[in-house]
Amino acid sequence: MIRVKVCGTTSVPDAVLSAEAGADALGFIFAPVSRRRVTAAVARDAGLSVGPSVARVGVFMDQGLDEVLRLSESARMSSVQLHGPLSSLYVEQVAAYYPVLRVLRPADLAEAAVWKDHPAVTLMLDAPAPGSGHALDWAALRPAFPPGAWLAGGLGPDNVAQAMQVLAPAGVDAVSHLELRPGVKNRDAVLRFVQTARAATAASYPQ
Ligand SMILES: O=C(O)c1ccccc1NCC(=O)[C@H](O)[C@H](O)COP(=O)(O)O
Repeated sequence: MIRVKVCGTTSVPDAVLSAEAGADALGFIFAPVSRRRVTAAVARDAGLSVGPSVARVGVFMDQGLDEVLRLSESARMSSVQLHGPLSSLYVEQVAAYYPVLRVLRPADLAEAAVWKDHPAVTLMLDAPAPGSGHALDWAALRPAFPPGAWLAGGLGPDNVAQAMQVLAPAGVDAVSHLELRPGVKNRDAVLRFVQTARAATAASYPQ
């Protein structure tokens, strides 16, 4: 079954909204460049306000190993999402502590082979500018889309079913098209995103 992640969670009410909508994972962005950046304290409170069945994903970009591990620990994250050009050693070191969503841009797809059989690393394909709301060219990506990878980049309630039909990702992730403004969720969009992804699972994937 498809895994659905709602990213850019910045408050307890938005965490509860996404969990009640049926999201499998909530993203908490610690990258300094983000307009949705949260502190460890806010992420911890929001993450702990939902049940343990909902994954709490700490999102990082170009940050040092110590910072990633320290923030993930103090915010009680259950997994870590890594953006940016990173060495394999760095990703391995994080994966020794947390399940990792390693984010690749289409131009970086050669790195996918490195993580093919790694038990703690799952790939996610995303647009070159994370959190920008820009969609990838799914048809162009199809021949090289790694089996078992997740998809992000410009997804929302109105296009997630089509993206799933083209690429059959193992998970989908979104933020921009689920917001009223950066860091504040649009209730209707979150509900429709999760429901549409669930319904599209039945249509796009072999049972
Ligand atoms: O969303 C951000 O502001 C952000 C900034 C820096 C690194 C990662 C960021 N977001 C990570 C995500 O997981 C987003 O959901 C993903 O990039 C898709 O974003 P969107 O295209 O806006 O749906």
